[in-house]
Amino acid sequence: MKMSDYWTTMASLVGMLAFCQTILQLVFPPELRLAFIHFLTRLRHVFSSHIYFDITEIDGVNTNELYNAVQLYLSSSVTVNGAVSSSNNNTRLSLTRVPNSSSVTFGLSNNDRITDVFNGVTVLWEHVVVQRQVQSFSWRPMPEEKRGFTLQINKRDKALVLDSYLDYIVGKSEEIRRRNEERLLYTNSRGVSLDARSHPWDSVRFKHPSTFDTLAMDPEKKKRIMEDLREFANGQGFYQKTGRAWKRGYLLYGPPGTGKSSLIAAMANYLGYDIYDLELTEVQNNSELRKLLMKTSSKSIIVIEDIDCSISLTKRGKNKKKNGSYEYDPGLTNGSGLDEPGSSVTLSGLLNFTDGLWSCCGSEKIFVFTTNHIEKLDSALLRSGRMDMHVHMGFCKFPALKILLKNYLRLEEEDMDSVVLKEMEECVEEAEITPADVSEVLIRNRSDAEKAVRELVSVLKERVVKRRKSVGLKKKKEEGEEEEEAEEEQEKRALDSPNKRNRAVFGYQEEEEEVDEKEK
Ligand SMILES: Nc1ncnc2c1ncn2[C@@H]1O[C@H](COP(=O)(O)OP(=O)(O)OP(=O)(O)O)[C@@H](O)[C@H]1O
Ligand SMILES: [Mg+2]
Repeated sequence: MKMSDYWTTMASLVGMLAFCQTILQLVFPPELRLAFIHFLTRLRHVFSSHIYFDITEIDGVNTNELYNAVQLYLSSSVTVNGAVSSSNNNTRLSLTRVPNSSSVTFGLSNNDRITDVFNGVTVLWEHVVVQRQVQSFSWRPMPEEKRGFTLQINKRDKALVLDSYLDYIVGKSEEIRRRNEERLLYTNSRGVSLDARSHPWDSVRFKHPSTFDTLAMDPEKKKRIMEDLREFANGQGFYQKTGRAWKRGYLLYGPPGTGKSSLIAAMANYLGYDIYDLELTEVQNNSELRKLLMKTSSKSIIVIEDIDCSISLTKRGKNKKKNGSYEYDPGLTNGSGLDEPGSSVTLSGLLNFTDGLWSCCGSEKIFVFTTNHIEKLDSALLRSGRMDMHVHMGFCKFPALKILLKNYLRLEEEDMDSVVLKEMEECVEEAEITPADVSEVLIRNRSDAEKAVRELVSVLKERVVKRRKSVGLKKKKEEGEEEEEAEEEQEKRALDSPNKRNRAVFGYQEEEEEVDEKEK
């Protein structure tokens, strides 16, 4: 068949269809027409190998949560440049931004289609939008357009896919929603008594830029923490099965400026959790602590910074028993009991709060304590079940240094002079420099990478020299003390020999006798 004949046949077919459609519109009333179309669609479905599920935006008078979940979920499979991750080549996307969020989500335009693959099964989504019939008066006017998604699945895949696929979509959409929304930072330190406040927590938008990518720390350790957090967030079933409260405690310890607070921000951004910054010194007593906790939401991180100075947890109160032995009374702190100045939150109050007792107030909570002095903390606080993961944030090591050079100066390892890199690698550990101090040097010279690197190398070398000197001095002092001790030891030993001891004793007596003689 020639091309021209082909096009003529097509044109006449389309003409025929349009003619039928006009007749239909002229002859049949809209209701009949709609019924007829429905009948044809049903007929088509009976013979088709697919099954269709309609998910309308408004279900009766309520918003259909599943519609929103599907919309969010499908938006995550649509990338920024408009091409979807699956085979279709959507050219039109809808853009939306939810209130209180700085991110834009992409969605399917009207009557557009997208395929998705779940557990190896390909499904087809269509975004169906039709004009709503003219509506009678209603207190809750319905939107002009009737929107919905139609899910097309192969009949043989229905059992395999339907329930698990929809559950997966709802879970995923929850995660996307949380990630898109702003984090909130709640604080209790407003200096007003809890009763006088309507809500015990104050909240502000939390936009800390720290992420696990920007965090300079040992990559292995970073990976372990991220896996641990992921496992926790996905662990609802595990915690239910094991009958444990769905909570997890992290203790971050190390010198100032090593990234403890930055790690907390990175955890919140990674999980999409809000942060409750609990200032214990503002909490009057245990019952107030309990009230504060009852008002925290799930999917949150409850932070107590510098726990060693928040409340005196160094020594627990001791009660002397009749028989002279001691027993610990966690209700007391520091031996002085409840009359501690300021907060009278006690160790037991804190232990309960991190334990099952109070953590049943809402689940999926992470507790993070930070300290510069782990040695000061009471072992009761450190056991697993309370502080499940102890993370040491230490001085900068070479892998962390490279992350900082990349973050601040956009310098990759291969961009740098190997000699300079070698110098840095050799002295960074001995220099005992914190990432905060390294960041300071790099920020100061961020417009001139060469100068920044030069200055960093000289700072590292200076610190090494200073450290060697102080180590040397310390050694000398120790040696000095050792010599003194040795001399004392020698004297003592000499004294311990019988004749020397007697002479010494008698010597005294002789002296005493002389004095006595004189006095006579
Ligand atoms: N490991 C790190 N990775 C990236 N930046 C860091 C790191 N440690 C510190 N910094 C930088 O130093 C600054 C202070 O860090 P941060 O507040 O996290 O330290 P910290 O350990 O909480 O200190 P402190 O014990 O005094 O509270 C941060 O703003 C951050 O830019
Ligand atoms: Mg800090």
